[in-house]
Amino acid sequence: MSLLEDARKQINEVDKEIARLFEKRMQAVEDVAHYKQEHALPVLDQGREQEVLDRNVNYIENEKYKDSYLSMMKDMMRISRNYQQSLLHKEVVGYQGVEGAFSSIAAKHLFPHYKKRSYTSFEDVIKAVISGEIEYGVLPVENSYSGEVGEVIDLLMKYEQVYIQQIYDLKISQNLLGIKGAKLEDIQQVYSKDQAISQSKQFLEGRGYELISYPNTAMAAEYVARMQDKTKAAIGAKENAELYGLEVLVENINTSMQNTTRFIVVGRELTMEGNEFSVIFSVPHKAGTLVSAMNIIARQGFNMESILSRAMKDKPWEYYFYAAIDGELKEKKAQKMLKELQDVCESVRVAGTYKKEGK
Ligand SMILES: O=C(O)C(=O)C[C@]1(C(=O)O)C=C[C@@H](O)C=C1
Repeated sequence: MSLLEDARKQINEVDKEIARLFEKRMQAVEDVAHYKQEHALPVLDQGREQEVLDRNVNYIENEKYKDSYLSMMKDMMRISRNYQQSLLHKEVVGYQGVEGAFSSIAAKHLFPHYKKRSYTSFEDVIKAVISGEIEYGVLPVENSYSGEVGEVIDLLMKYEQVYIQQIYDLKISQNLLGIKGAKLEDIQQVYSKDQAISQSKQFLEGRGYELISYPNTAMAAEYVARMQDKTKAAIGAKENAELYGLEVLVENINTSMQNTTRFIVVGRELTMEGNEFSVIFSVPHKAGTLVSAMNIIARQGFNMESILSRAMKDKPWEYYFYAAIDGELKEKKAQKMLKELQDVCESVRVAGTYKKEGK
């Protein structure tokens, strides 16, 4: 037996033992998670982690392995924490913004039985999905009026650990909301987010209202509800009326009834089911490279639903592309296409696959 074969045989045996012990450790971790849930304790216990590291590193006899061992143990405890989070926070969905904002409405429609958690930024939502703090994140990617939400697309490029699993189109309807008992003729001041005010321009014109800008529609509704003043109204979704105990004075005051925001649901797994998939790729900064990539997609018979170019944050004047492609990712020709793309692109990643309605 060669030295290599001999060493690999030993590695196989050790790995087998490690796998068995890993499973045993994770079972104990599961018990810890349940205990912590019952006693409302946080998953992270830095003191305990330090104790584990300090004690266990002494079991390593050879000094030169100590650092590597410590980093392996740190990874092991990070995995353990993520696993505990995923057990404790099952059925929690996150969104950016305050309750009542359109992202929270989309989250409610998509996951009626899940607990909802709000985050201050899109990036925080994605990080919470990655860490297992929440199962899914609901994020806006495109609005039929204002176009793509570039920040979210950039985050899909940045964080390769999350995948789009669903898309959802939410029709944005703006309504005039007042306190109980208020009548349309009472209104003098109208509060809302700038976009909602401009979308309702036609309705507002000539009414002489004082228009007051607020960071978002939910906050405007909350303010009007708190003031209990019949002369104040907010522009927002019907869900905001319900949430803050307001009444809908006039329905659908937005000028275009076609205003729709597309949301994505991101999770930790790349599911293979869907009739559309998204690919994020970048090509070398040379003539003809984008054409070669597009030709590969076309040659395999795929239709591109849309393609966006976005600036690379760390490389001035270079771009990456986000393409939505009609078809099933699990098809052989899709896998072939991705393989061929890898040859001409600098980077290629499937951002997810999902079911697109009406196809
Ligand atoms: O002992 C605990 O409290 C655990 O949750 C287990 C564990 C570990 O995997 O060793 C994981 C997370 C904590 O931060 C500390 C230790």
